[in-house]
Amino acid sequence: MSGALGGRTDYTGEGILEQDAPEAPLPLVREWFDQALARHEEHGDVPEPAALWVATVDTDGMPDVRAVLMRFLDPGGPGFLTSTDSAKGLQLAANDKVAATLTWAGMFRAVRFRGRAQELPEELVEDYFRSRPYGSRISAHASTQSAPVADRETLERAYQECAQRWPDRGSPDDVPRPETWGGYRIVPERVEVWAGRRDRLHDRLVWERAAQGGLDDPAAWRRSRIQP
Ligand SMILES: Cc1cc2nc3c(=O)[nH]c(=O)nc-3n(C[C@H](O)[C@H](O)[C@H](O)COP(=O)(O)O)c2cc1C
Repeated sequence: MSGALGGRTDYTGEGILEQDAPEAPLPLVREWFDQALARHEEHGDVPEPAALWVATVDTDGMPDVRAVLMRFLDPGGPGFLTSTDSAKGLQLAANDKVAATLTWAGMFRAVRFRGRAQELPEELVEDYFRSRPYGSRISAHASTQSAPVADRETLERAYQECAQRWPDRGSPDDVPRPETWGGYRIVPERVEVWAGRRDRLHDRLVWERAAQGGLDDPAAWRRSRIQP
């Protein structure tokens, strides 16, 4: 095989030097996320800046990965919402080890997290569910995420039945939250930032957990550089 799929782009990002990097990862990850959002709004070349690719393993140790939307990023770690009886939910129930990445290829930047998943408390999940559009709340009832379904028609019929059962009255209380609709926080043990630079001589800084504490707590993290 010769050449590279999609051609060869020299990554000309700004990079990241130790003197500019925080002692704990959160300020930099937040700054990059905010810049990705701004870039998406201004130039449109960073689609879905909140797309968080989450990797889990099944009971055979087989990895699995999918995109979700990062719904928050705070000192406890990033979090997302999903069905707790989906494939990922069942995998996390059996093994809470998780890895995730935010990758903004258009900016030559990526952040990687490795750690454990923690199910979100019900009050928080309830608030998120109520904030969803009516149609999304109905779909959460009509679909058992990751389970087989005969065809599209069956799915749409299930949607219509649920919509009849819980009609749209324009209120967040119209549709109750299915018990299996929940979410997870990723509590990181390790965070890496990657900045693509010229000649593939990229920057990679890693924070490894040294003690209990939030992603913004310098005492909780030991920072180092790894080779590109
Ligand atoms: C950009 C993007 C965002 C997504 N956001 C979510 C999400 O927030 N929650 C979710 O459950 N699935 C989301 N999905 C669908 C998942 O990728 C996946 O199909 C679904 O969660 C089922 O995964 P599983 O079978 O591994 O559990 C998203 C997909 C894409 C492409």
